[in-house]
Amino acid sequence: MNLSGLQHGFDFGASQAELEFDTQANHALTPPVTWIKRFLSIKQQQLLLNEVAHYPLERVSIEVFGKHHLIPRTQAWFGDQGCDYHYSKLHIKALPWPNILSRLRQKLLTDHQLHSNSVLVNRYANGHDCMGWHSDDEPEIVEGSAIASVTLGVCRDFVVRHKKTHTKVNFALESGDLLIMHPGMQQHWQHALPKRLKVTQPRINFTFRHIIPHFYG
Ligand SMILES: O=C(O)CCC(=O)C(=O)O
Ligand SMILES: [Fe+2]
Repeated sequence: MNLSGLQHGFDFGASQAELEFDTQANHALTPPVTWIKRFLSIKQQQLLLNEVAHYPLERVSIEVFGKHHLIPRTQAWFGDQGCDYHYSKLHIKALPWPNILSRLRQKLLTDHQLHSNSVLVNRYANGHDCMGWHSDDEPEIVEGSAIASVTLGVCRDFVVRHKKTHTKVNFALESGDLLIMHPGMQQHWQHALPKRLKVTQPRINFTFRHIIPHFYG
């Protein structure tokens, strides 16, 4: 597909509704996140969706307790040179930034001072696809950095729970929303994307991360 004619239309406007949550790292009731609804305009969402259609999304196999399982979603990893992805014994080389995705990375930096050098793209084909409870607390993630999550497609519940108090908060993320997970979030909270069996439409999520290049040599 030729995107060149569309690129000029990718004007990034200011975001609208901004919901601030408590950004204190160790607060047990409110997770340290900022939810920015409609961060991307309809046009920006469409450009990104068109580009995603060309991503080499894969359903990789991971090893859990010695058994191999296919993940219940497809994914792709993009990043700067040396910003490879390590996940359950997998070493996935960073693919070079596609055009629209690199513009989105730049918008996160310009609008919200969010530095990133890599992004995990997850595609959930329908409500049977999901992601289990976890924190994004890999050692290669730069200490004190935020993780920026951008969503496209159908609305799905993104649930967070405090590791000690088990306080749960639900975010019904919609197409175009940005959820910034601030420092402290991965240390004190977990998150998940539960199954929603009535959902028949796809959802795509991008988590922009700032990692230490060549961490594993
Ligand atoms: O799809 C989502 O909203 C969550 C993705 C996620 O947690 C991750 O990529 O680590
Ligand atoms: Fe995550």
